[in-house]
Amino acid sequence: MMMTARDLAFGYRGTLVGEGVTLAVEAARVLCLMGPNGCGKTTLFRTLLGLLPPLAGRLELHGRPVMEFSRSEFARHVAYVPQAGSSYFPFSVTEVVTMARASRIGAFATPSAHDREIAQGALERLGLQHLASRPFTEISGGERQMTLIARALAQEAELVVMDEPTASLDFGNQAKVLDCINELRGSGLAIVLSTHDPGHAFACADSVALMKRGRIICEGTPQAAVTPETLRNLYGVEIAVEFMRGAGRNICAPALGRFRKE
Ligand SMILES: Nc1ncnc2c1ncn2[C@@H]1O[C@H](COP(=O)(O)OP(=O)(O)OP(=O)(O)O)[C@@H](O)[C@H]1O
Repeated sequence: MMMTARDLAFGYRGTLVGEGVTLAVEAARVLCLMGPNGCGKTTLFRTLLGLLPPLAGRLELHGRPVMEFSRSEFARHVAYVPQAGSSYFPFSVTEVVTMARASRIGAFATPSAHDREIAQGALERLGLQHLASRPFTEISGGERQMTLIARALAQEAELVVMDEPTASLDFGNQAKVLDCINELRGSGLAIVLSTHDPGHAFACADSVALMKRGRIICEGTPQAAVTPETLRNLYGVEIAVEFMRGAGRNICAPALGRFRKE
């Protein structure tokens, strides 16, 4: 087991956001976390990343408490893809991706030819070569998101935590990211991601955890955990979960107006 959380409580100084969370993250597996706005997904991720100390319970990476790792040591194991907000520093896309090598080259050393090669390879893997010299501040939100995923790849971590990696992406880039997640799993990486589209669980997840008010209320395979009943309980609305032949998987959509059951 790569990362384990046992009876974890998490939150901010003086504010409990969630508790009782038990999770296991394994190599070559994708764990998908879903839940309504404000239920605590980002706060849990910040805790898994060692950015917030656990308020109770155990959180371990390879059997060692996460809080015992130095930041650079942790970064050699775990990469984070945050939600792509705005950026104020006009680094080029290549520079942003190359920064991922920092944990391996030390704070004041310059990237080697090998580091540059790895960064270049990550850009190529996501089809971003054409953006390489563009300032990060002057590319679209979707392009920034893809760049942050490339940066996580360049970090060569074994676990990648992605906070809503498909938010703000068009269908083309959503498909690219979901394909990329499946490919990364195929190459042995562990992935933990959050999403607001329950259908994405069927596209890439091995297991799904549903979070409500800071607690995991249901966990299992996408087939077992993502059903109209569990989604109604989670989001408080009727949601259709149906197999779409053209897509080759289940798709979820909220029922509106005359399709809504009383
Ligand atoms: N820095 C902070 N200090 C105190 N409370 C915070 C802080 N940041 C977030 N919260 C609170 O923690 C709770 C969980 O927020 P969090 O961002 O983890 O939810 P989320 O599930 O990621 O939401 P979303 O789907 O909208 O991104 C919310 O009630 C939020 O107001």
